[in-house]
Amino acid sequence: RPGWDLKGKVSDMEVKVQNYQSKIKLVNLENDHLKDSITKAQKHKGNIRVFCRVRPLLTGNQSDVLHIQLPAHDNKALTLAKTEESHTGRTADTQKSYNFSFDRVFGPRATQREVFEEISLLVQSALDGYNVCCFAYGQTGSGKTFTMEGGDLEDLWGVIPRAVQQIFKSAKALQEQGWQYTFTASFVEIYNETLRDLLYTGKPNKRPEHEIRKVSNNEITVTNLTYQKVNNEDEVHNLIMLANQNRSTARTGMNDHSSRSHSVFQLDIEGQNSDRDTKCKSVLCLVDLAGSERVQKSQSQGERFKEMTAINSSLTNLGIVIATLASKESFIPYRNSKLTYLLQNCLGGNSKTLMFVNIAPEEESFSESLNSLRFASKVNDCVIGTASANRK
Ligand SMILES: Nc1ncnc2c1ncn2[C@@H]1O[C@H](COP(=O)(O)OP(=O)(O)OP(=O)(O)O)[C@@H](O)[C@H]1O
Repeated sequence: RPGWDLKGKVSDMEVKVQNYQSKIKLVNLENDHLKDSITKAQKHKGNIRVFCRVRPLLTGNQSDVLHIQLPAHDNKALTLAKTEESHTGRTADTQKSYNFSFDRVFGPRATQREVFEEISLLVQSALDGYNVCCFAYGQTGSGKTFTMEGGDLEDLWGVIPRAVQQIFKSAKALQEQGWQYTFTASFVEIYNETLRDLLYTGKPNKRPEHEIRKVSNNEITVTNLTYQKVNNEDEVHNLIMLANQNRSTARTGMNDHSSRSHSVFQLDIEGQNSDRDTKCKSVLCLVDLAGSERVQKSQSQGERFKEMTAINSSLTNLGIVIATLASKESFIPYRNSKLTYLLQNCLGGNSKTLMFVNIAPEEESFSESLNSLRFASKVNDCVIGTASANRK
């Protein structure tokens, strides 16, 4: 029966067409996904990226934070708003708003895992030979240490333990492709423009002095510093615990436990792939900066005043170095502060840099938050070359 046969053939063909159509859909979807990943990866190249994180209120209701507005459908924007009373009483109060936008804004409910997910690609690129630097900037108590180090429970781990975990996991996976890595950790504190070895285990009165030295174009070293070879995550965690015991903290009028120093955790990574005759070398630098608040506010005197001045000056220098890099000037004033001198390989055009600007949600922190966001905006405007991997 030719009619039946024809009908059968047509419906077979229709099924085939449908199958092809759904395959095309799938391929298109995969293509889009791929394009997305490529764009994301490209965005990772070169430029300094800035993420803002708003700490939750430590007591009370989060909805009380009226002066910080985070638009529901835009995770890159943040507005600080303030009602200014009329001085004369003759005009109405005015509402002042300050709008900011960053590569990403995390609200008070963002978890440590969500935050790390956004930077894991960056951390990963350290294994590919890119120098990577991530630092946290903000006033005392705004959540820098929480962001970088976090709590003891795994859910509360901050950037440093998560980055270390990821690095060792990925290095293990890359072994299958012939890669062998060696890791060397160091942890240094800059306090009043003086370096202290946070991995020092000798007698307290025998602490050596340290100098920063530029060994080659791409290598900075600190004299007498402990450079500890590490083979796994646990060994690094033990070093971090030792560093925490060693870290100096001081009392100020604002926060009893505030850290008055910058702490720089550094993991030197060297990779070798004998199958492909390739080598790579990089540095992963994770920095918890000292509080950025201005001197007058913390009722500081004497030693405290000296500390605050040193902190302010090194943070200002950090801003100047980033701006000078962005304006492509030939002379970059790295040596103006110990912090920028130490970090110079991670801040230059050959590396990937991420800055967290941490914000406290209390209304009395309004002007410090505004200051921090303005500093971060300037950094965000800087476009510093394209990163390139240190591979041979
Ligand atoms: N996202 C967060 N979720 C819950 N608690 C947080 C968060 N961020 C910060 N905290 C808590 O807020 C307090 C202050 O945070 P943290 O110590 O990290 O501030 P800091 O900016 O490092 O201050 P300092 O300059 O003194 O080192 C801590 O008790 C911390 O556990």
